[in-house]
Amino acid sequence: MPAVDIPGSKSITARALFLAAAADGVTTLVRPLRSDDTEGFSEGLTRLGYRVGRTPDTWQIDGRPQGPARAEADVFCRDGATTARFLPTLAAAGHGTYRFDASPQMRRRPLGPLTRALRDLGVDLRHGEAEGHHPLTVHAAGVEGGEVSLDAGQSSQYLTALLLLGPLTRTGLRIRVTDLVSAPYVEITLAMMRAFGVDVVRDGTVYDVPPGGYRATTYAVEPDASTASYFFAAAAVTPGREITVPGLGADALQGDLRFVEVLRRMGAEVTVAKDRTTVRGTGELRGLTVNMRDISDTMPTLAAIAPFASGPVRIEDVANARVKECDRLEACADNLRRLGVDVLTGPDRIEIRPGKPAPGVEIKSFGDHRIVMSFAVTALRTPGLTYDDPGCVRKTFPGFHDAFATLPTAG
Ligand SMILES: O=C(O)C1=C[C@@H](OP(=O)(O)O)[C@@H](O)[C@H](O)C1
Ligand SMILES: C=C(OP(=O)(O)O)C(=O)O
Repeated sequence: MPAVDIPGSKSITARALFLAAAADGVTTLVRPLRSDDTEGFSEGLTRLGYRVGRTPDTWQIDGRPQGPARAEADVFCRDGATTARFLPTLAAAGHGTYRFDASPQMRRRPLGPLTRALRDLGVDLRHGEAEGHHPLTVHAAGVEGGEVSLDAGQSSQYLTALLLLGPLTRTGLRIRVTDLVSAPYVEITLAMMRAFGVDVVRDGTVYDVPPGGYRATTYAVEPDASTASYFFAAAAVTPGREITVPGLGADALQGDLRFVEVLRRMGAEVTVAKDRTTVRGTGELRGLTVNMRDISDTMPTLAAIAPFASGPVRIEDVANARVKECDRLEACADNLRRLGVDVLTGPDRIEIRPGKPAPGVEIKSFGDHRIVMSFAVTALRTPGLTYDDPGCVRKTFPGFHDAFATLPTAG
């Protein structure tokens, strides 16, 4: 049973860093993700004055329930939306002046609903250029708490940021959510808050977060389920190839593991055990219509293998894929067209027709790690594909190309 070692989850590492920084005591993270996004998060914490000690396999964070040690700091959030949305929220609970900026693409990505909610809670937060975008400055003086309404229809990260903030407020938070995308990421947040000692009470779309802070702990980070999607897809497009990912099974926190259910519907053989998942290519890959609102990070993975399906692949309800590292609907369509594949996009959907991708094409990355990693799966059955920026995988998996070059062969 050929096993693939997948690096830690970006989402879990980012949350764990926030929780550890805010907790009372010293937290040890076991097997955190080491990539540009999480290095950026950790660097941001250091700039704010938190102590992050590192060995290759563990990170140790000295928690500061009172907030950042520095009274003033400049933080560059790179290209990571978790960093760009969670760190200003963490800083708001402290006391000082904290300036945040980010990459050109992260400056374009929205965060207005989050910054509006923070202002509604009394936080003095000012945008440096465009309203609702980086750069921004937080003049922090702690957060009292109270009730706030939030539209998380473009990003669940707004809700995660406010949930994480809740226990750091003086009286707790009640968050009324009017719309929500990527809902399984909120489940990760709630489960991890529980691991750090906080129980959120949810009644439909209303979340009650108690005050009282977090407790430090030792936390083991799961392998990244979005990263695993490229390896599962690689099995699904190759008859007889079997790939097992240990550490991601029925108990996993990450919704993106549900991508294997899409592969199962298409014809792959899928086994989800308690602590591992196996996908085996059967030679059959059917077209389908699938709603990916909950798991849109795996939309490019599916789009990239869709030409090999025996019928059309229709991916629906993924409007927010347009506000990620690039406009992923158009980036997938552009590359599929370069490969000579028939594709249509709508405001929130993409439809791909079966076809044999042309060899020798250069894939345009649009600066997006997921575009490169997704079309690496297409390349398994399409000779001579190259990338204009193969290195952009560093955002979540710097070692991707080496790992993918040593995939288990069909057995
Ligand atoms: O909370 C998180 O860790 C994430 C939530 C999702 O974003 P949206 O909620 O913006 O869709 C996902 O795409 C992103 O990669 C990570
Ligand atoms: C959308 C992504 O990242 P983020 O929103 O955290 O920058 C991603 O990793 O696919």
